[in-house]
Amino acid sequence: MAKKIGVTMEVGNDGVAVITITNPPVNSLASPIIAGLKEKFQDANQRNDVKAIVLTGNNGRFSGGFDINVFQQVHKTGDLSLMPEVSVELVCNLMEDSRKPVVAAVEGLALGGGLELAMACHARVAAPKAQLGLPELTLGVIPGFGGTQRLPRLVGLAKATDMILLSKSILSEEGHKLGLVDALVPPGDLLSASRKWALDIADGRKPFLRSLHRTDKIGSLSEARAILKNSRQLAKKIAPNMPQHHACIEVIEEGIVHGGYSGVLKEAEVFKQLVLSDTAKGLVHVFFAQRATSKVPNVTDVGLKPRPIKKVAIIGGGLMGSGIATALLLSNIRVLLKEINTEYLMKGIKSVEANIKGLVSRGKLTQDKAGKALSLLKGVLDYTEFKDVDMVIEAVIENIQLKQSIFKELEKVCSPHCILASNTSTIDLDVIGEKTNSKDRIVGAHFFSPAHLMTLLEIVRSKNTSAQVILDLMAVGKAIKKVPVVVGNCIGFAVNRTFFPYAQAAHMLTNLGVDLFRIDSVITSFGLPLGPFQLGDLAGHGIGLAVGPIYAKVYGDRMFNSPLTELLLKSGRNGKINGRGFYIYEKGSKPKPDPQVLSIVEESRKLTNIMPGGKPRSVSDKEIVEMILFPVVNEACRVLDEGVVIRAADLDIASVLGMSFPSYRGGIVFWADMVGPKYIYERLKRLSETYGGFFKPSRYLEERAMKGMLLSESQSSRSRM
Ligand SMILES: CCCCCCCCCCC[C@H](O)CC(=O)SCCNC(=O)CCNC(=O)[C@H](O)C(C)(C)COP(=O)(O)OP(=O)(O)OC[C@H]1O[C@@H](n2cnc3c(N)ncnc32)[C@H](O)[C@@H]1OP(=O)(O)O
Ligand SMILES: NC(=O)c1ccc[n+]([C@@H]2O[C@H](COP(=O)([O-])OP(=O)(O)OC[C@H]3O[C@@H](n4cnc5c(N)ncnc54)[C@H](O)[C@@H]3O)[C@@H](O)[C@H]2O)c1
Repeated sequence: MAKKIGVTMEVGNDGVAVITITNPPVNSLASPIIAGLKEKFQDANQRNDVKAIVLTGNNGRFSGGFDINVFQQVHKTGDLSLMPEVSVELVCNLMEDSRKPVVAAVEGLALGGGLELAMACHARVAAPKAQLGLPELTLGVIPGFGGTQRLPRLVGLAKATDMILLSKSILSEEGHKLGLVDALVPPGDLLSASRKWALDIADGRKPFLRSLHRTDKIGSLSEARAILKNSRQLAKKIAPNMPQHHACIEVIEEGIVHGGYSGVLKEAEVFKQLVLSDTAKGLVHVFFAQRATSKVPNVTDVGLKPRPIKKVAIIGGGLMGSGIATALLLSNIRVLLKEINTEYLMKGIKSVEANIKGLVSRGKLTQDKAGKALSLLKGVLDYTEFKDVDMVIEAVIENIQLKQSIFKELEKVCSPHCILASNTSTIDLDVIGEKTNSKDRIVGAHFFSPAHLMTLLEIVRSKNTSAQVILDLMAVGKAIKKVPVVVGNCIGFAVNRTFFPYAQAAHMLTNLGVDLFRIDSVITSFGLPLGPFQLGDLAGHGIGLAVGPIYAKVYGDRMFNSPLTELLLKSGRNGKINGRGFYIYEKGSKPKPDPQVLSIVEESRKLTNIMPGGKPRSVSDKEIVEMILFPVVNEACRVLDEGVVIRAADLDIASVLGMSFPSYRGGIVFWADMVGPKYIYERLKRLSETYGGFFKPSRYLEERAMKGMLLSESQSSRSRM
C-alpha cells in the first residue's frame, strides 16, 4: 500500500488552524511536504476564521528534517534546482513574519529542517524526551532553513555552536531550561496546550516573539567573536578535512555582525555550494548505506521474526570475550562468561568491570546502570549452565582444533535452538563446524576491538547458516547498538581481507626507502585515524606474524613478504602491548616515533634489497596515498567480484566502521569511484610492471576501467550469500 504523504489543515471552532505533516516514518520534509506547508500557511494567513496556527507532525514525530533523498538526487544529477527556496519564502515570510501566531507542537523528534521550522514559530510546546538538534554537518551541509541564525538567538551562541558543530542533539527537558522550548507538557496534552498558547499570543496574553529578531541571548560583539574564535579552533581539530564546519561559523558570524536576515541569505548561498561538495556526497552516501545494511535479501524480506535473545554465553574472557560481554551487559542481556580456570576467569571479569568503569568515568554511563549491567554477569568454568542460553559466542584463541572441539561440545550441551557463533577473525566457519551436525546454526559474529566501543559487527554467513540465525544475530547486534553487516565466508571476511594490503603496502614503501613515520603522517592527513605502522603497533606484531601465513596460503600471489615484523619482534618490540613497537608508548602521553627503530628498518631494507639502484625511492605524498590505498581498493574489487558483500555500499560502511576509513570520503569503494576506476587501474598497472604481483590490477577492476563503469555498479551474480 502506498504510504500517505501530505500536509493537512484543520480549523477548530476556537479559530486555531492545526497544520499537520504526514510523511512516515520520520515526517521528512520532502518536496510535496514543503509545497503543502506553503499552501496551508498561505491559506491560514488569508482565512478570516483562523486566529492562530499550530504546526505539528503526525504519529508522534514532529519532523526528522529535510528529505535527504533530495540531496542524493542533487548529487546524481548536479541539478541544484531540485533544492527548494524555503528559508525566506516559507520560513521567514509565511511563518515567522505572519501576523497570526504560530506555535510548534513538538513530540518525538525535531531534527534539522524540522527543528528549524519549529524555531521559526512564535513558541514551542514540547512533550518530554523529544530529540532536538541540527545534525546537518554530519551530512556535509549546514542548516538551511535559518537554523544557523535562530538557534544562537534562542539558546545563546556558545550552546548553539556546540550543538551545530558537534551535531549534538538535546532532549526537550534541556531545551526547556535553555529557552528553546517554552513549555513541556505530557504528550496527551500537547495539542490542547499548543492551541491555548497560540490563542494566548493572539490575544496578547503571551508575547509575540520572532526568533530571528531577538538579540537578548547573543551578547556583545566582542563576546561573540571570542566564542567564534573557540569554535574555529574546535572545527580545525575535529574536522580538518571538511569544509562545512568553517563555512557554518562564517554564516553564523554574518548574522551576528549584519543581522539575522543577512545571515539567512548567506546561509542559503553557502548551502548551495556545500551541497555539491565531495564531502556532502560522501556523507549522504554513508547515511543511506548504513541504513541499507538492514536489508538482507532472503533474510529480512521473507516474513521471519527475530527470536528473543535474553541470555548469552561467551567462551573466553580475553580481550575480545570481555569486550563482547560488556556490550551485551550494557544492553541488559544476561551473560555467562566461561574461562579455563579461576585465574583467567577473574581476569576476564576484571576486564569487563574495567570497561564499564571506564564508561562511568568518561560520563557515558551512570553508576546505577553500571551496577545493573554487572549484576547480569556470571562467571563459570564449565558448560553446566549452557542448557538454557539462547546464543553462545566463542572467543577463544585462534586455534582450529580448539574451536572445532568446542563447537562439538556445544552441540551436546546447548539446546537445539541455541545459536552457535564464533568471533574468529580468520578461520573458515565451515571448518569450525566441520565436526558438528549443527551447521545451519553456526555463524560468525566478528566484533572489532575494543568490542564494547567499535560499532561494526560483521555477521559471517556460511553456505549452511540459516536465514533465521542471521536475522536473530542482526537483531542482537542492533540491540547492543552495533551496525551489523552480513558478509560471506572467506579468509579475513570483508574488512580484514580488504585491508590486508594496507600494512603490506606500507612495509613495501618503507623497504623502498620511504620514511615510515612520514607514511603514517600522510595517511592520517588523508583522514584515517592511525597510519599503518601505528595500527600495527596497536594490534600487536605477534598477531601480524601469526595471521601472515594464513593470508599467504590463499592470497599468496599478491603478498609482499616483509621481514620487518619478524625483526621487530626479535628486538622485543611487540607493539603497544609492551610499550615498544615503531613508536614508544608511555602512560599518559601520545605515542612517540622511536628513532631507534630505523636501524631495524635498515636491516629489513638490506634483506629485501628493492630500493632502485640501492637508493631510497623518492615519492610525493599523493603517491604514498595511492601506493597504500589503491591495493586496498584492488582487494575490495575482489571482495565485490566474489560476492562477499551483498552490495558495494556494505563494504563502504564496513570500511568506515571497522577501519575508521573517513566517512566524509564515503567509504573505500565510494572513494575509489570518486577517484576513478580507470585512473586507479592505470596506476596499479604501472606499479605492477615495476614491483610485481602485489599491485597487479584485479580482473574486476580491469573490466570496470575498460568499460568505463563504476566499481559500485551492479555486482557479479556469483554471490556467496
Ligand atoms: C536553490 C537552493 C537554495 C538552498 C537553500 C537550502 C534548501 C534546503 C535546505 C535544507 C535544510 C535543512 O537544514 C537540511 C536538513 O534538514 S538535512 C536532514 C537533517 N536531519 C537528519 O540528519 C536526521 C537524519 N535521520 C536520523 O538521524 C534518524 O533517521 C532519525 C530521524 C533519528 C530516526 O532514527 P531511527 O528511528 O533509528 O530510524 P532510521 O534512521 O532507521 O530511519 C528510518 C527511515 O527514515 C529515513 N529517514 C530518516 N531521516 C530522514 C530524512 N531526513 N530524509 C529522508 N529519509 C529519512 C531513513 O533513511 C530510514 O529509511 P529506510 O527505512 O528506507 O531505511
Ligand atoms: N584481538 C583482536 O583484535 C580480535 C579482533 C576480532 C576477532 N578476534 C578473534 O577473537 C578470538 C579471541 O581473541 P582475543 O584477542 O580475545 O584472544 P585472547 O588471547 O585475549 O583471549 C582468549 C581467551 O580464551 C580463553 N580460552 C582458551 N580456551 C578456552 C576454553 N576452552 N574455554 C574457555 N576459555 C578459553 C583463554 O584463557 C583466553 O583468556 C580469536 O578467535 C581472534 O581471532 C580478535
